[in-house]
Amino acid sequence: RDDIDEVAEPPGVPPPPGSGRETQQLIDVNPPRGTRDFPPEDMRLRNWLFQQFREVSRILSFEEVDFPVLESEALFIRKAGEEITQQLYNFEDKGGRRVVLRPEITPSLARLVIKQGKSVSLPLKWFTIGQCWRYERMTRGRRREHYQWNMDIIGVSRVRAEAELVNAIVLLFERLGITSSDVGIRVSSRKVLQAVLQMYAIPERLFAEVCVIVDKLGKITKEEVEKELMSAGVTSEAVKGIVEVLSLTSLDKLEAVLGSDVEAIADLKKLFSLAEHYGYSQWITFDASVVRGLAYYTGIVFEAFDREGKLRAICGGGRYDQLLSTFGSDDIPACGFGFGDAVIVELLKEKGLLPDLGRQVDDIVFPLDEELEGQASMVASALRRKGHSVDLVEDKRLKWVFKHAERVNASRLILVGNSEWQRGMVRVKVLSTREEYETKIDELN
Ligand SMILES: Nc1ccc(Br)nc1
Repeated sequence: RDDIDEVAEPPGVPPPPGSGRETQQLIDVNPPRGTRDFPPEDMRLRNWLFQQFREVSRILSFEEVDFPVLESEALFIRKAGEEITQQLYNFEDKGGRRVVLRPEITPSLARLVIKQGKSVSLPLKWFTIGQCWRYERMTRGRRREHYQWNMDIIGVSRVRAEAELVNAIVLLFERLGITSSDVGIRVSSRKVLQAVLQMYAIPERLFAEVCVIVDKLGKITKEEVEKELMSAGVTSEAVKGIVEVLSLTSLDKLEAVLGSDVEAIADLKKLFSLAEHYGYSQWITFDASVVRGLAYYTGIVFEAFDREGKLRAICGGGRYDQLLSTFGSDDIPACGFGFGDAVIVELLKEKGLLPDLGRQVDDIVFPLDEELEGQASMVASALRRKGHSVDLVEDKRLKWVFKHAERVNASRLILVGNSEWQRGMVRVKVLSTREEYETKIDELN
């Protein structure tokens, strides 16, 4: 059929004998292990998702910031045994510097806040969308990169900041068509665990490590968690106390165990009260087992989960009031969340909520005769100056052009023909209405 133009051999097919390229070894066309290409259809979905992230950030009046994917390794050296620091994509550069492909965004954000110092007035509300990396043995075949939307509020110690972050997350879900029947947000505070450790006189220096271990509940067996706690120096009595408290999902029961003067309870009560005012109470639920796996959280922590329990956490975050001071800065309160680009897409697929994102072109310009290609270029260029997306098509049969117009969902087909051109005209086909008319070239809008 002559309406199908010549196609190169599809990738992966060796060049035919006698082609003079037999010796050319086909390169591996796959991207590095654990990484993804984004061909046009996937890129349209990614751009759509990131546009939703940006729109919610704008609506919450956050400012966009950005950082290098490459960071000093020192920014991520922590001693709490987190998975994230055990899977650093780290190396030595040609200058002998220890660097990493960043595994998360928050430390870079903290670095920039400190660097900006007095030149910025608090509070700051910053967001970014950036690629994060981990070097995981491919045994589990998991990805080594993903994109994360991060929103952080710097300089607000009151729980209002966490309430604002949850507002953003709920807005995002609502924009995507996800309801509180599909997804919930588990909320707790690390001050719960802190209070329990104090009850059993467990040294404060074990706090971060204990949080990282406890976060494994649900991923490894309870026995393994208890074993790790004991080897970290937590007494068996304290382990029992931790497990008992972390199984609570009622604030009243928590109060009965910890007493009412615990800061965690006041914070959580405040958050649930604010939730009523924001109108998103149906999305959040207290669950003492939520601790999150990052060492630097110090207060309220939260994570969104699919209520069918099929997927990993959709997003998560919390308060990290000590992170900036561990980098040598004054104490500056902070909280934020990270929202990955992968689990949310799995959820949208599950719920049949993936948008139908076809191509969209305004005009296809096509010269009916070969010697009119210059004129066709003039028409295309004039339309592009007016902001039209124009696909200039040449050396194709008209039948192919009509099929192509359908494929790219073009609004109009502009045909440049000899007889019309002689009269200073072009022919326009409006593809949605089949309306057809001639128009003066300089009146083409
Ligand atoms: N932190 C992190 C980085 C990369 C991926 Br994939 N998952 C988590």
